[in-house]
Amino acid sequence: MSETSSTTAAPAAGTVAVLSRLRPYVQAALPRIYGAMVVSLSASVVALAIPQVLQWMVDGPLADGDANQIWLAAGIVLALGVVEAVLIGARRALVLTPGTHVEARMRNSLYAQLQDLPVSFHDRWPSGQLLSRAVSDLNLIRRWLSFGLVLLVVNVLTLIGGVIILISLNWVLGLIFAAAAVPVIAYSFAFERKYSDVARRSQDQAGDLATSVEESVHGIRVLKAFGRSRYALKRFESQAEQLRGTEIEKAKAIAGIWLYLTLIPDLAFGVCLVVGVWLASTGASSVGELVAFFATGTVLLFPIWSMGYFLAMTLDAKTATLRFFEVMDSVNTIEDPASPSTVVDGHGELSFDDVHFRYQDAPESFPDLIDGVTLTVEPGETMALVGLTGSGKSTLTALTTRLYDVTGGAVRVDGVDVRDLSRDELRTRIAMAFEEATLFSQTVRENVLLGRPDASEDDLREALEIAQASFVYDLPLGLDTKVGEEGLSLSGGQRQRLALARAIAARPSILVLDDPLSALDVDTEALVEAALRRVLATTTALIVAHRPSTVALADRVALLENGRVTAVGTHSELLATSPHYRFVISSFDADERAEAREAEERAERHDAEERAEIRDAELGITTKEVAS
Ligand SMILES: Nc1ncnc2c1ncn2[C@@H]1O[C@H](COP(=O)(O)OP(=O)(O)OP(=O)(O)O)[C@@H](O)[C@H]1O
Repeated sequence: MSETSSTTAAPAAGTVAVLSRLRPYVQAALPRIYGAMVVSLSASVVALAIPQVLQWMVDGPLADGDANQIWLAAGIVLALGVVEAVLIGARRALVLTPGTHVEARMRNSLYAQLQDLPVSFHDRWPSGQLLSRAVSDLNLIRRWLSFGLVLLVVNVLTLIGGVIILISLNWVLGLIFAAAAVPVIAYSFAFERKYSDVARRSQDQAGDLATSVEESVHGIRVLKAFGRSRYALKRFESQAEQLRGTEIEKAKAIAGIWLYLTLIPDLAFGVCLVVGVWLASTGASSVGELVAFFATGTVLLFPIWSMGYFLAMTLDAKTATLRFFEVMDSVNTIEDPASPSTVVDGHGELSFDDVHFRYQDAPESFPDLIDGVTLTVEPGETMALVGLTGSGKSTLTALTTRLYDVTGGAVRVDGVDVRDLSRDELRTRIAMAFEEATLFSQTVRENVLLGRPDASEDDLREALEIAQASFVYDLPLGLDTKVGEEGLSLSGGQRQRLALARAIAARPSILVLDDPLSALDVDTEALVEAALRRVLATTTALIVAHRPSTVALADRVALLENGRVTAVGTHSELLATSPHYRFVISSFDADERAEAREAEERAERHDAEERAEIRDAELGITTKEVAS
């Protein structure tokens, strides 16, 4: 189940309560935002003053035929128009930057939180959902802060001020106009409920769409190799269609409130016009008063019409804020202890003491995946961890660096529970290399020195040498060549060797290697193993092994079976005493044979393709010759 479907059901909180959670991020920008409100409100006051001048002009100079005064009134109206334009410009200048600062601050906090949250959080959250929160949701909040919030507040105040002026100009007409607000406000409440729901759906669906794009780009080779691009496109199209439908629902909701916001004031205006003309005909109102009334009403039309837009923007910002805080409120279950212990005089002993572990989403009826593992890897010893696929080997290694926390028992480094060490200390003592080697869009040097940026050039060279990664010196810019997603593409084996070099360069006292040689050919693996033996002579190592050659590296082997270590000994001891070990090792052989068969088939396919290409080329030449 994706995390979104569970988060959609978040309890409905008031819009103001939700948006006020932005306060810590907005605090520094508040002076400019308040300044923009004041300036914008001044522009509204100036706009509302123009009808007053018009009233004076119609009832005074125009009625008296005083040309000088008419010119004076026209000059004042022009000057007020210029002042209003300058104030609007000032408002724009004031709101230009604060939103961007808030957005940057929130994005940095979100990134820091994502780095801090445990792997179990990332297991549950699709990447597109996180991406859409970090990009489009924060973008919505910035636009609302710079534009929506200021104009919403100013428009409401302008409307209140405008209605007071209308009532003071003519209370009968003013009250007719004000009465129109009642159905509009009632409709706004219904709109808020409806729009909040559809805005949430749209933002979640946009996140799901981002996940699909991310997955299909990431897995483009698999999709192409299996000829599933068309299927992926169909799935994407149906998701995009769903989002389009939701966006149309949103647009319809906005159109609905817009209809109310234009129709009702226009109707009120029409009624005011009829009543106003009648009042003027009876002498109860002057022509100037009517001109001022309708000019003021016209000034109020934009704030009324735009209210639907700003209301929708505010609700979008509310949803974006809710989605942002869903990540920020996620509790980090793997934190540093209040007063961390430290390993004094450690030699690199790694021990598992009745360790239990189960994944959060494991069915209750299932036993613990790690169901009481007790094992000690002595300082300087190399222990291979062997077991059937899915027996929990990777999971057990992940407990050493607290990628997950044990659910029972303890993992200890030199006698200290890993949960009592600061995460920084723990991760300098233990370095890991995984089967799936991840490289970042950085230079080779930065990738290898990820765990120890201050390592010397000699250490870097040595780590590359041990991991048989000297190929990096032949890259276009050597160690300064950018690799990873945005850089040079490397083969699976090359990536694994760099990831291994990264673990070695960190110079930990304990190395945990989760099948890091699986993508290497037999010859390179033998070279890496020979070099690794030198490092492993002084370093404690726990190595997940899937090949007999990796097992051969180890001093002892631990057999993981049904969540427990059921046998520990040398390879030959276990071969002699454990039927399950013999079974696991024979499955290795079967795997290797399958791999070799696959490699052979690949080579045959390649040859056949080459032959076909040559034949096609020859055929092409012959056809051309015939044609000519
Ligand atoms: N993040 C996760 N969330 C839930 N279950 C998981 C997670 N990772 C692994 N599992 C489950 O835990 C079990 C053990 O997985 P693990 O990767 O530790 O096995 P393994 O022995 O390393 O397998 P292999 O030899 O195939 O690499 C599997 O059944 C797997 O489905």
